[in-house]
Amino acid sequence: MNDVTSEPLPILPPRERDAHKGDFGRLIIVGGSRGMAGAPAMAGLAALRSGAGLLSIATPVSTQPLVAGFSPCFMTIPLVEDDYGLLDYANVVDMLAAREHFDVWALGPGLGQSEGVTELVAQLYRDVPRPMVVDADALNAMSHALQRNPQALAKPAGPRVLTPHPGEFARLTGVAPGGSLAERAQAVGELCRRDPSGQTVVILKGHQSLVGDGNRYAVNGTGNPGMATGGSGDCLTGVIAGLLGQKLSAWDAARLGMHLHGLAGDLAAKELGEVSLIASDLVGYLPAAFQAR
Ligand SMILES: NC(=O)C1=CN([C@@H]2O[C@H](COP(=O)(O)OP(=O)(O)OC[C@H]3O[C@@H](n4cnc5c(N)ncnc54)[C@H](O)[C@@H]3O)[C@@H](O)[C@H]2O)[C@@H](O)CC1
Ligand SMILES: Nc1ncnc2c1ncn2[C@@H]1O[C@H](COP(=O)(O)OP(=O)(O)O)[C@@H](O)[C@H]1O
Ligand SMILES: [Mg+2]
Repeated sequence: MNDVTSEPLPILPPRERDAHKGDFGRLIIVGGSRGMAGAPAMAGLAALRSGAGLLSIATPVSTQPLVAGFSPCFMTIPLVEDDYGLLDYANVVDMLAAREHFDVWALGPGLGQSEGVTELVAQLYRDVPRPMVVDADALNAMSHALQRNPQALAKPAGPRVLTPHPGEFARLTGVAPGGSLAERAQAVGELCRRDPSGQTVVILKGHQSLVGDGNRYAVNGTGNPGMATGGSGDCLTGVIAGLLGQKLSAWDAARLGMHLHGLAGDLAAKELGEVSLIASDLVGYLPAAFQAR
């Protein structure tokens, strides 16, 4: 199977002297819940370090101040929550009203699981006409949505990049973790083809992460087991969203995002001299990973 670099990786164009932040994407991350404020924050830091122009994080009211505290660059949007700090149905209308305002959406990091989350995610997935990264609890929400409506992944209003780890992939597809590269590629292709409009790209994460779009496949050659730590996947979500904001296609943003994310992990491991690292180290090495090698 080809490496993600077999097909030339996209090069981000030089920035015009008169560039402004609107040129590099207005991103929104929908994530966070009580006890999981870090996930959307790590995704947000990774998105900004990947070049995003503007970033808002929509998160339940009780989590909003915690998320905002991670970076002065974060703008935050409060979401109505239920008694457990999880999203309420009430958010669906407001968030759908925002569907034209943001250039790129990323759903799921730390979002938690509830009826309100499933309802919100399923409608945003279907109706937002912009590129969207779907990760973590948004993938779990789509697993629940598929039980009610087997067409929940079909014909979204815009390009989708799904980023399941093997556990989330198993919930979405029933395909257990493990299997050969070819078996995993086949299962990824089948998941992509649940969307006959051909707008869905899937990254199956872990050792030998692979990306597919239903016709093409590629395996990622960067990364290391030091990245097997909470928050690494949240970072990848932010990197891909940041690249989508700079007008890369879903396929190219996925390939370049995987490559750079793993490269940052390799730089961090090398610098720290140890395989195990924490996700905040990984975020710190993203700018270095973006330097032309
Ligand atoms: N600091 C934070 O706020 C963090 C929040 N997180 C959030 O926590 C929520 C739950 O996500 P988690 O992924 O932690 O929990 P999940 O329960 O969704 O997945 C963990 C399970 O998936 C399976 N799995 C994962 N990777 C695998 C692999 N490579 N091979 C085989 N099995 C594998 C294992 O059974 C593992 O126990 C998400 O919303 C996520 O964004 C996590 O990202 C961790 C950090
Ligand atoms: N052994 C490994 N080798 C290379 N990359 C890994 C390894 N383990 C995990 N990763 C990477 O780290 C990230 C883990 O994602 P995920 O499990 O969603 O983390 P979290 O949800 O805790 O942020 C993925 O991008 C995965 O490819
Ligand atoms: Mg994850």
